[in-house]
Amino acid sequence: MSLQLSQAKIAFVGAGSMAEAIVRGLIQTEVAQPGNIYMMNRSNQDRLAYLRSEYGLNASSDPQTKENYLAGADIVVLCMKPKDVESSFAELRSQLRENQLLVSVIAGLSIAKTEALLDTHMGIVRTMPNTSSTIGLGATGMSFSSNVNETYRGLAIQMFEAVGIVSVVDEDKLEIVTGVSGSGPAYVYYFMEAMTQAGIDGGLSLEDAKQLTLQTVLGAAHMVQHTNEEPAELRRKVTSPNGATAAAIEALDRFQFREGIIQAVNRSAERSKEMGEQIAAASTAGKSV
Ligand SMILES: NC(=O)C1=CN([C@@H]2O[C@H](COP(=O)(O)OP(=O)(O)OC[C@H]3O[C@@H](n4cnc5c(N)ncnc54)[C@H](OP(=O)(O)O)[C@@H]3O)[C@@H](O)[C@H]2O)C=CC1
Ligand SMILES: O=C(O)[C@@H]1CCC=N1
Repeated sequence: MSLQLSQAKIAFVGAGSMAEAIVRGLIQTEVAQPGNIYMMNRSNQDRLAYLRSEYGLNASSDPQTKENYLAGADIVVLCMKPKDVESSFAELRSQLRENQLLVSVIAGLSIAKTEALLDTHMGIVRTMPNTSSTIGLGATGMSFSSNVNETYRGLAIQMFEAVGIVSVVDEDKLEIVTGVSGSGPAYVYYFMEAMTQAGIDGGLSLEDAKQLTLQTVLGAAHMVQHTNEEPAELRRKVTSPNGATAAAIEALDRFQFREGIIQAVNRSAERSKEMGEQIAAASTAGKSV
């Protein structure tokens, strides 16, 4: 019988925000058992203690324990920052097996560079998730190396579908996925910060400004999801001719809101590519990113 996700041992190299977002989602949806999850970091003991007590999973930064975690894993998930790739890959290189599945969430690092840096031919799934995976509302872009078999392909999709939606895309589209949905939550939070601030500046209490902003964003997202209408059409329905919203949209246009968002998405995509290229260059030259 082929491996089931509920039975798979999943080792996370890196125990920061993104690793926790995925793990929390997997545990809350009961797609994975805490006892089958192994989290590793470099040194932060408080973080490991928190993860153990919050989720009941295995967590360590001890070199021998980490080696044991990796040896027993079916799936290894790379969750370190680009700047730490070089040092962590140096340790990992001799500890991975060709029959394990490698999943990477590292922005910008291509499958070919991951293979070259780790000197491996194991199946690699390159992903770009986002932090909303924490509550099962993540949006993940995913690409596979040609040697990922059907079982592992299914497991990787199942793993990220447990924490949200998955779009399988050609690998050269993962940078723009980073711009749209990887970094995307930050644009929405920034928008919410500004809207709340304007409410407070206009005399609302902090609590009212926060609640009204949150419900507005939630309601608008649900409207797009449930009405099947395009955002442009929904916007038109809010915008009475010569009314308050029309005046607000004119102000946004004066500040090039639309162009600003498009620039932001494209800069995130470009920066992601740059980071991937810097990892490869730094690893070749032996210096950190
Ligand atoms: N945050 C996000 O929204 C998203 C992030 N990503 C990608 O996820 C990756 C991780 O980002 P994020 O979770 O935000 O980063 P964090 O800084 O929150 O976490 C990084 C983790 O890596 C650990 N680490 C560093 N070096 C090693 C090592 N040699 N061996 C084992 N663990 C190590 C750190 O341990 P210690 O604390 O002990 O140093 C820490 O636990 C990045 O590559 C990023 O591109 C992708 C999509 C979205
Ligand atoms: O900021 C970053 O580089 C990562 C990738 C997408 C979200 N966070």
